[in-house]
Amino acid sequence: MTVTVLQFGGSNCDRDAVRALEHLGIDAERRWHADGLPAETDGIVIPGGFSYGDYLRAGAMAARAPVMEEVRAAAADGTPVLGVCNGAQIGAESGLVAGAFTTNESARFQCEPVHLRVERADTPWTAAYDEGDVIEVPIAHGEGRFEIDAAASEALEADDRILFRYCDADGAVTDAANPNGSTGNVAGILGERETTAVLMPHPERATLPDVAASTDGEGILRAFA
Ligand SMILES: NC(=O)CC[C@H](N)C(=O)O
Repeated sequence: MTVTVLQFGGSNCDRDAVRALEHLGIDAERRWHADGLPAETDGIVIPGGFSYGDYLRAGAMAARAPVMEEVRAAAADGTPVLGVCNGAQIGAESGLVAGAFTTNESARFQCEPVHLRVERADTPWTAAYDEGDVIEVPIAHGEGRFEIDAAASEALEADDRILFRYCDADGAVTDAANPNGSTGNVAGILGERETTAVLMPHPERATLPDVAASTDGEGILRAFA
């Protein structure tokens, strides 16, 4: 099992993702986007960062890299694909998932631990948790506010594609617990297949016990085990 961690100009969480995966006993290697996907890969991480300086919109330029065509095809074939933070933005911009991520309500970059409520526990990304569990994982973004039009939002809810919502420490999904003004407090969603997911919080920053305040994120990365 080898996971490919894509690297674009301005990615900066690719090494962290590799280290967190390796800590869990999962082989992972960084791959420059222009080299395309390896002939065989057991999973793909689109990591966080500031690809192309967040110009135009965060993720908009990386989403147009030719490798994303390969990622879409792999996702359609059921290869596990996880977009984290800038990777979530690239995922939305490239059509891997519905909706968009835009400027935080605060108009500021926010770097802080948040609580997430696990909305579904029957996906590869959440099999380590129970539905309703509250986990602590950090966010670090300026453009993390999830936006979606009403019809697509209804479809997302009806199809049960919401993985995580921002909540308080007791699991209450409230405006006060919404760090960036995301529609429906949405922090993470599934794509067309349950093997595709994106989320704004950083599970790779909540995995290594030596450097992380919480290791609650490791369950998400265990999807690749
Ligand atoms: N940590 C990240 O991936 C940052 C995401 C993005 N560049 C933003 O600020 O919204």
